[in-house]
Amino acid sequence: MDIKYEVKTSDKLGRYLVAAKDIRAGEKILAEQPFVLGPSSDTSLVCFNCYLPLINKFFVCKFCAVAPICPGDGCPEGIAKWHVQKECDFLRELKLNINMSPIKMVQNVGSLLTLRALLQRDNKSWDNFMKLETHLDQRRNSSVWEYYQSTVNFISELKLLNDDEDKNLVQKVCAAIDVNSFEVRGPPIPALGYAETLRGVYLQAALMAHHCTGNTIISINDNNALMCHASKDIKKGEVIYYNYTDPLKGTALRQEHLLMGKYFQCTCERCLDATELGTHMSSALCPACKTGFITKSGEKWQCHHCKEETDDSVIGFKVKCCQNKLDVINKKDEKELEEYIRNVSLVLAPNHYLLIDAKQRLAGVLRDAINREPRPTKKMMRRKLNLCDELLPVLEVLSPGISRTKAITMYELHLAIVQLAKKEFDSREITGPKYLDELLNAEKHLKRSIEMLLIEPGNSPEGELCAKALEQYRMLKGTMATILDGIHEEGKVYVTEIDEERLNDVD
Ligand SMILES: C[S@@+](CC[C@H](N)C(=O)[O-])C[C@H]1O[C@@H](n2cnc3c(N)ncnc32)[C@H](O)[C@@H]1O
Repeated sequence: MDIKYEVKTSDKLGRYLVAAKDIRAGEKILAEQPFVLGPSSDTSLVCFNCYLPLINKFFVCKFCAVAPICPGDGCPEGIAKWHVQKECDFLRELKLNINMSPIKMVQNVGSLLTLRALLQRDNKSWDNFMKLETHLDQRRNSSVWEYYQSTVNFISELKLLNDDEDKNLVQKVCAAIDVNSFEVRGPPIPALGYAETLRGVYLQAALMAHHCTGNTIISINDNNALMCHASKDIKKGEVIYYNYTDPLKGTALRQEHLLMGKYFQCTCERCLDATELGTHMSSALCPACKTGFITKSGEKWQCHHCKEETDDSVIGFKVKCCQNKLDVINKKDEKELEEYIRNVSLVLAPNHYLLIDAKQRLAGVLRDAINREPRPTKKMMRRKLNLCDELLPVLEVLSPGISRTKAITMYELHLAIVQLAKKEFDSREITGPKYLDELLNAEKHLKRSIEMLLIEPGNSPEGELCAKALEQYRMLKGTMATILDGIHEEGKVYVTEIDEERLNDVD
């Protein structure tokens, strides 16, 4: 087998993966099935078999008479089923021995994943699961320990564990899940489209260390198999990193997430750089000179331009106000988002994570409006185009190489360019060659987007976008060929205005 990585250990990272050979961007590094998968601890009620939400009513598995499952015709065909024989047998025994009721199980659905993990104690991979980092000592006596006490109590009622088993085993399993699991999209809810978020533990992928820009991209298909690809070239011996956090959050928020959930302080280049690799994602505008960006150092913020210092409390308060405002505005409303961006741009740096968040949402609102309205305006298209143009350089720095968000943004950028150019051409604002020029530009973004989306599983939303992008590409080529024919027929000298090399691409 072609093993691309090896496991190493260090005092700082614990176990981690390094490249056993040179790996190219886009190359698959590993693929695996989950050791255990289930709803998160704060889940609402879901079907034990297929993870669709059970909203108004549910049936009970007719074999064990305990597990809540989909009502009516049962779980839809074609999606993975997870109420396996072993679990069904275990629950049936409980029904017979302690008269376990379905309601008890419903009340403890947040403990299902832990129960599923504990039912795997005879699995050959159990020891590897138990070797995962848990940070149990840091969790002991903390609020999270307290939080999982209800799971400990529930499991002890099931008489699943022997007296001689580690009395903290349940807490340890909860910790192993918290520290090592990946978010998994549940099956799409018919008519609503969105899905529950599940958690899955993948024993090899869990060993990847964290880095805030990472060098891999993870995708999980609807059979819940995980695939890890290199997002950029990785040289033999280099650490294979996965970004545990949201790259579009500022350093303070990413650090808080890592410290609270993964119990370590990240010391990557981005975290150590107050400008966040020059993006100024957490910077504010200097209240003194109003042009420079100020970044935090200790308890003070200093302007990179006029060197003026401002107290942390002053900037902290401003950022909090901007955050609070974003929390309450209607994020589906174009005008409210525009007003927010206008006002907050007077206080924070243009790429501050709050502005990036608002700009991404606005681009989405405009996309929906352009698709929905019979006569979308050029102003809307231009605004969407500018927003994508603004977002891309930031994404390029924060998620170098292959990135899902970048692929989607490039797809949207291409669409805005095509739609705007068509409208301008139809209203004779631009000539045929200029139109062709715009389409060639759009094609460049579309091609790059497709290259990145090709690694996505076909049945995921991103895989579906990839299929749509390929169809767009085919149509774009057709349009470009037609325009070129028109230009040739008119016998105009236009062609000479266009870069010869790019024209060759058209055929
Ligand atoms: C998902 S586990 C990774 C596997 C783990 N190293 C092991 O041996 O089981 C996450 C844990 O690895 C360690 N870790 C990962 N990335 C790190 C980093 N960049 N700096 C410090 N510790 C890190 C932390 O202990 C973290 O809680």
